[in-house]
Amino acid sequence: MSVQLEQITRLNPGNGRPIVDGASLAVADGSFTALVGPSGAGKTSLLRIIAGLDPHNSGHVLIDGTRMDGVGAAARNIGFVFQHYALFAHMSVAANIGFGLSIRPRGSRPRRDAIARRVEDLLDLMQLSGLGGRYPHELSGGQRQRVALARTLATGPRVLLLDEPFGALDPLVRRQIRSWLRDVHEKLGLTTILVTHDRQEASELADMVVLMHHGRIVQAGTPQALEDTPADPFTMAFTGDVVRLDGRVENSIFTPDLPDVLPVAAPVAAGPAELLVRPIDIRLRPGYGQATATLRQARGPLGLYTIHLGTQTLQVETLIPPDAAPVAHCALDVSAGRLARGAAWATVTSLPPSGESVHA
Ligand SMILES: Nc1ncnc2c1ncn2[C@@H]1O[C@H](COP(=O)(O)OP(=O)(O)OP(=O)(O)O)[C@@H](O)[C@H]1O
Repeated sequence: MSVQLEQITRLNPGNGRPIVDGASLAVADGSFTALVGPSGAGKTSLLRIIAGLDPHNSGHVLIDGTRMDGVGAAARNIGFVFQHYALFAHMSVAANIGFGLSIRPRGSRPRRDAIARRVEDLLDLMQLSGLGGRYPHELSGGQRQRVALARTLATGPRVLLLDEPFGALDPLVRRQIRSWLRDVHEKLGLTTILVTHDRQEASELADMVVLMHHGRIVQAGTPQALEDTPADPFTMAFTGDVVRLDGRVENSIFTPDLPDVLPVAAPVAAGPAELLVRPIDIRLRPGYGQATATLRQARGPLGLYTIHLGTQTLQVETLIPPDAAPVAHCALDVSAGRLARGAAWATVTSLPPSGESVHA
């Protein structure tokens, strides 16, 4: 099922400030979306509005093109798993998973053997076969969260909302669950929206990453699009590592304050500015300056360098230039960066080579 948000706003009932602020989004049927952003950005609030668990002040939620105005949570056919999702401690794993089906009203409740079959199928899908008779306290954290997911999926929701469900698990278990989760999503033909703090998790799992900040959706796109063409400095810093360089623009040329960083052409008005560049995009230019770059560790074509620029030191993982490790008397080329100058956010370009070394 597709999920569409039209200008959703929810105000904090206490102080009237927006918790979610004019959020519009189109989530395609069968897609996997990751909702990311700093703490307090409004991610959980947005999920709860989609699920119908919290009200909103204006805008509309549409599921499969139908407005959900006045449609309660139970009628939306949406599954929701939270980080701290409590299983019933006194019930077996199988009883926990089958619970949602067993409490259905008589007319729509499946027969006992049908519930048992459904539970077995889900145990299989969750790679929990043989554990139906155990109790929650006899399971690991990762197994418990898979039971929680199975319990949510038992009633056959088409949209699955996951709010950091694996946040409390150790990184190794999280990585294992990641590939398995995408698999479950595909097999069941779900439309999944996952809140995560883990950048890697978002880009590995999701078709679309949605970045929220101060209740607003700042940018939505493929993981690659957010990394390669961030909409603003906040998005650039949130979606990957960045090196920030202060400097000044004069005559459309940005000159960094640090020595031995090559100036770049910048199509913005004169004044102070900040250049953001991904470390991986920094290039070492031997012979163009007085910086020294010491190779600490090599990993294939990449090297972890300690770079001394005047009194400053940078740790940067970037491409190893041919025949140049360690590199003395070099400059840094940051022409793959982006420039923030007040409200302007511009790409920069290399200046034409002068034919001679700049600082040599
Ligand atoms: N029912 C509520 N009443 C008042 N304020 C609320 C309510 N729910 C959330 N907020 C506030 O709204 C803001 C957004 O909260 P929300 O939990 O949605 O953010 P989040 O992005 O999910 O954060 P985190 O990553 O820490 O879970 C926070 O400042 C929070 O305190």
